[in-house]
Amino acid sequence: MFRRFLCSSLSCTHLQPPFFPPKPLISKIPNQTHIKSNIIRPFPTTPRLFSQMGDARRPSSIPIPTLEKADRSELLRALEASLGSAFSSDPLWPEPNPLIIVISGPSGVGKDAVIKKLRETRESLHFVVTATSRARRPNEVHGKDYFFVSKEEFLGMVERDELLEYALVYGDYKGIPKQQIREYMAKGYDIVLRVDIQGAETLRRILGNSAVFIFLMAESEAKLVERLIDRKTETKEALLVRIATAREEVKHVRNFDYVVVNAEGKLENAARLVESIIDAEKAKVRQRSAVI
Ligand SMILES: Nc1ncnc2c1ncn2[C@@H]1O[C@H](COP(=O)(O)OP(=O)(O)OP(=O)(O)O)[C@@H](O)[C@H]1O
Repeated sequence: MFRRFLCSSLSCTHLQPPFFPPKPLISKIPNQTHIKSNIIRPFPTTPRLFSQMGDARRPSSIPIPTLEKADRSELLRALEASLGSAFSSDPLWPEPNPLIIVISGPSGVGKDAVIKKLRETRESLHFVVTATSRARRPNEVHGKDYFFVSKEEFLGMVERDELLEYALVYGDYKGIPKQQIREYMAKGYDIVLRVDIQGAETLRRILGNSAVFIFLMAESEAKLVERLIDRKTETKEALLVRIATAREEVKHVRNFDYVVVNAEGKLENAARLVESIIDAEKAKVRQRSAVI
């Protein structure tokens, strides 16, 4: 990257910096005088660089000392003079954009479980608390797991356009408050949205490729059903609906960017893979850029 940086700021078509000479030149460099002449020659053809420097820093006036004898700052000054500009301490690459990560998958696959693990390991994530009109389960906390609101309150939020997306899921409303996302993105947090497949499809239409979509999957249908049974939160009718829906939902995986298998007893691996996806997204040259 350093090499590319120098090239772009110094117009490589004219300049051969001493530390990156083309191969055939290496054998022809007998001493520093020769190196200097190689560097200096092109500068009169690059007036933009000269205009940034006083006359005192013209390349011809500062010879580059030998590496063995010179102290570091002296060497730096001479190199800067020879190259025609000061070495900048500014970051070579900007901070990555805050990311919106959509985590979805069939009911019972482990979305909440994976998110709980991520919460423990990753401070830079904000997990958006969804508003829902569903009744609170015994172990759930208002404002942490969901904002539990009445149907009337929920519809009021819809009317005021306060939700990024909402849906009727198994007879209950669920929706994502916009303000929370804006607030935390402004503070530099990455945003995690936990939605069902229907919600993910809507978000894909709204956000397109500006967000990253992760599909969480069990290793088999049998394991998924076992997990739902063991959770003991559903009636047998609700269980049937969830399983039938899950069969359909798996077909939607191709609308996602990544698939993560949350295998039995391997919750940590699944959470780690989600983290790796986030890391890779952060290192992308072409960053996603979401505006809510
Ligand atoms: N890798 C795993 N191995 C074993 N059990 C798991 C694993 N992941 C999750 N579970 C368990 O499976 C059950 C379902 O998980 P969870 O509630 O997180 O699913 P969910 O996708 O959030 O479901 P829903 O969409 O219905 O809310 C929970 O009891 C959870 O503890």
